[in-house]
Amino acid sequence: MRTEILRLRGSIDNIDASLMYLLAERFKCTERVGELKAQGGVAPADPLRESQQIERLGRIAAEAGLDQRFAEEFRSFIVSEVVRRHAAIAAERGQDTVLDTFS
Ligand SMILES: C=C(O[C@@H]1C=C(C(=O)O)C=C[C@H]1O)C(=O)O
Repeated sequence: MRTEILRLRGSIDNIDASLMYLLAERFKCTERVGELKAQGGVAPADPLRESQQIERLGRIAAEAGLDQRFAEEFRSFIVSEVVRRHAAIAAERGQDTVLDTFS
């Protein structure tokens, strides 16, 4: 039992590290999207894009055997932080007037 748990923990640690690297890469991309949106006067959140993501990730979660409610909460947690950052970038640049969403 002990040996198997220790072996599994080794894999869990590798998976956690991968998640951190993936999230860091994702935030690098979204940070740049935030700068481009602020430059263009585009709204921080994009509800149409998000509804497409919800649909797509819900399908992928079901296929992968991942709880769909959990998948959506996880997506929403990350995207909320992205949208908060986009609003902060726009505010830092004095870009308070929003023209439209990107989609
Ligand atoms: C990154 C964007 O901005 C927001 C964040 C999203 C995300 O983290 O995937 C998706 C849509 C937007 O609400 C974008 O518009 O692409």
